[in-house]
Amino acid sequence: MSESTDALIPRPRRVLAPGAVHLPGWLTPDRQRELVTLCRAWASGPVPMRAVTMPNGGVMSVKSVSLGWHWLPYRYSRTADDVGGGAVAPFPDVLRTLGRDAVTAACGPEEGAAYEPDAALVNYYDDAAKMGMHQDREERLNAPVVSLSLGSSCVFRFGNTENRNRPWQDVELVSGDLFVFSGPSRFAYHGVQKILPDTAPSGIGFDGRLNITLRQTGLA
Ligand SMILES: O=C(O)CCC(=O)C(=O)O
Ligand SMILES: [Fe+2]
Repeated sequence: MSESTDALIPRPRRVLAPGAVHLPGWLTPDRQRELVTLCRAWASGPVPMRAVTMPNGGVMSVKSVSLGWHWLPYRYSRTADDVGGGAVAPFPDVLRTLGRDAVTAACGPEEGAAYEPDAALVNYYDDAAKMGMHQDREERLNAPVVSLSLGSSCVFRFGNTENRNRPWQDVELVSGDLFVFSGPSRFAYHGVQKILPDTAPSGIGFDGRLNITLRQTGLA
């Protein structure tokens, strides 16, 4: 969204369902660029970005890299078992602080202070990539999931907690937006329907969309 459109049509904070909070423009442009630079470094190793192969043989269109704990369907590992088996990079302090700030903004200071994210997923979407409806449910706790968007906008589908079907709500997630799944919405189904090409803010420094998802696994 261009800056002028942004100014004309304010996007207020929205609670889509109890515990599902969308905070548009939560990251400043400087913070967005800083995170893009960090994502580039995280994507360069020790574990390379890869498209996950699902148990049915399908290959995801999104490319991803994990920090802290490596996610593969449907479990976490300290080693990148489906990409060479190397050790996963440690969970970065910068994301721990960011996660707490995000949960504080969405849920309040008590939940923010208690948040101990230990797994991050950096997802890269080219203009054709999507993510099917799913739950984030490999975690043993119901601590919030924090989701940050960078680059091109997308149509994000926020569903219900029962199944991948309706009712759902389609929301545009724009560069800098924060979305938090917490409380009764922690295990809601969700997905990315499509990327909206050529919508990234100027100067963001890459094509496509990046999503950073933070989770607290409850694993030791
Ligand atoms: O890209 C997004 O906004 C969602 C990513 C997601 O749901 C996931 O990685 O589990
Ligand atoms: Fe997810």
